[in-house]
Amino acid sequence: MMPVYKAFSRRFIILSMLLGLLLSGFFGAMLYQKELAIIETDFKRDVDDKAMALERELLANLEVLFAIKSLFNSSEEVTANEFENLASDFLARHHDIQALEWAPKVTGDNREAFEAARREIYPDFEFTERASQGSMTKAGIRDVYFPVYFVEPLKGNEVAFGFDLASNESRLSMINRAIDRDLTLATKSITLVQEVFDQKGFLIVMPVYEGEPSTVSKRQEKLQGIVLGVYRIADIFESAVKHTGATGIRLLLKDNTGADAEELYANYSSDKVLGSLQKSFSYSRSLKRIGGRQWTLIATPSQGYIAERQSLLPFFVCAFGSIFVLVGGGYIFLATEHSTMIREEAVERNRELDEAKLALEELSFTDGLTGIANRQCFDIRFEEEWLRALRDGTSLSLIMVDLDNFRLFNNTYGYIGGDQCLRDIANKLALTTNRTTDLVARYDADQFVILLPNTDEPVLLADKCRINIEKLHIPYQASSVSDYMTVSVGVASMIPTKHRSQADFMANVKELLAQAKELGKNRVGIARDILAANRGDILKFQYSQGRSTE
Ligand SMILES: Nc1nc2c(ncn2[C@@H]2O[C@H](COP(=O)(O)OP(=O)(O)OP(=O)(O)O)[C@@H](O)[C@H]2O)c(=O)[nH]1
Repeated sequence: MMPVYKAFSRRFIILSMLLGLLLSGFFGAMLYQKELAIIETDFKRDVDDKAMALERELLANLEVLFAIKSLFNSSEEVTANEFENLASDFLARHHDIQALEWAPKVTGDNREAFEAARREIYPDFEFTERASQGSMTKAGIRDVYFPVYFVEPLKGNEVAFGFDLASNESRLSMINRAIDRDLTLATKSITLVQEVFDQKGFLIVMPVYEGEPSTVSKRQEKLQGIVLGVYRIADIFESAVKHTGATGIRLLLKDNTGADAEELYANYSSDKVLGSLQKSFSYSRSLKRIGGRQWTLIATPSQGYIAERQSLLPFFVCAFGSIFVLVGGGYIFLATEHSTMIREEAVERNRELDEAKLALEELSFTDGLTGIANRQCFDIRFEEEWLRALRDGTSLSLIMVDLDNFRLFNNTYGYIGGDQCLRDIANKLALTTNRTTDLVARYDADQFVILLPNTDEPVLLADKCRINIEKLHIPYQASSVSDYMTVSVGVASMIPTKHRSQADFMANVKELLAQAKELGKNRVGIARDILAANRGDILKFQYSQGRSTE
């Protein structure tokens, strides 16, 4: 199973990386939005520039009409030459004017005289109107005419020459409105009589009076005629807008005068209009009211317009941020994995070392032949238990077991047989003691020792050991004691005090063992007066004669 710290650090790194990626994306998107906002502002400024250019162009054209009007105001009779000279001068500078015209007010009585005067130069001249089929025809009879009397340039506007503006009802009403109020008025979009393509046009009319009449009736009375500017919307639009920098914008010019909005002109001209139109960026800009008409410019950028102004910064921020997070995170991840691996290896090695140490310790406390505790182990435990008994005032017992005539056994059965005998006896002694605190150790050569902390009846256990060993029935014909291998046992108990030493205690046990040997072997001492003993006395036991204490 994966350790908790490892899973945690992995999760932490992955979460940090995810957070880093999210932040990269967030900052990229934020920059992208910010750029779009800047582009939108720039776009509005570009459109404002175009709208202002259009306004300027219209006002400049209006100025031309005012100049021509001044000519008529300042002169009693303007000749065709004078008109042509002035008008052609303006036209040379204003290429987007289709025509400049003068339409005098002609009463029915004067029609013929007017026609005759123009026929002197233009023999075919007559007042005309548009027939119902669309072709031009001689103007009908009416009280007042507003024929196009002077037109500059004539070339391209021949059809308009002689055209009676009063022949069209709506145009006449617009002209009358201009006359009555002394207004400069623009028509709504019309198809010009001289139009050969499908372009829309408009007229600007400017009444010219004799003097400065201030009432409607006086204006009607003193009216001399109308100065007219004829414009094709596309020409004026292109002329105005083409010099403004930004491209890739779809422009729509609308006339919003009155209730019905009318589309005047749409400009898709730019070759830099790439991709779809970005309608969410659409922007409307109303132009100054000119000639009583309210025009609006509606602009929509193309994808190309926006793309041209977008930088790669948001992309780079997002991409480099992500790369940085992935590379950095990956590096940290690998480094962490590596250090975790090293740490795990170190932990594993320490564990192995601990195990080896434990095994070594076990080995150093184990007797190689019998597998029970060795002398070193016994010495340490004896010291510990002695001190504990001293501290607690409890008893400590020692049983020393020595094989009888083992030298002869070795000589008889060989060392291999002797070794097996030692193993069997060690095993039996270990099985005979039953408390975990008891320690059975090989003390020396054919001697075993049993350490019994806080034990009431060590004599019984000592004799049980002796009996159990004899019951192993390890054959020993040559023994002077029995047909089987036997042991002699020394056993003593004491409650340790500061005035007695472990060495004394051990010496006494050995002494008891030696006495058991002297008395004929295969025997154990029995307690002589254990109950009457004082603390610090070594309790010696009487020795059982024969094979058991019974
Ligand atoms: N097989 C074998 N014999 C050992 C080992 N260690 C010591 N001995 C032998 O054990 C014998 C011990 O003999 P002693 O205790 O001196 O005398 P004993 O013959 O037992 O006589 P008593 O002790 O008086 O009964 C010696 O012959 C040692 O060589 C061992 O690991 N294996």
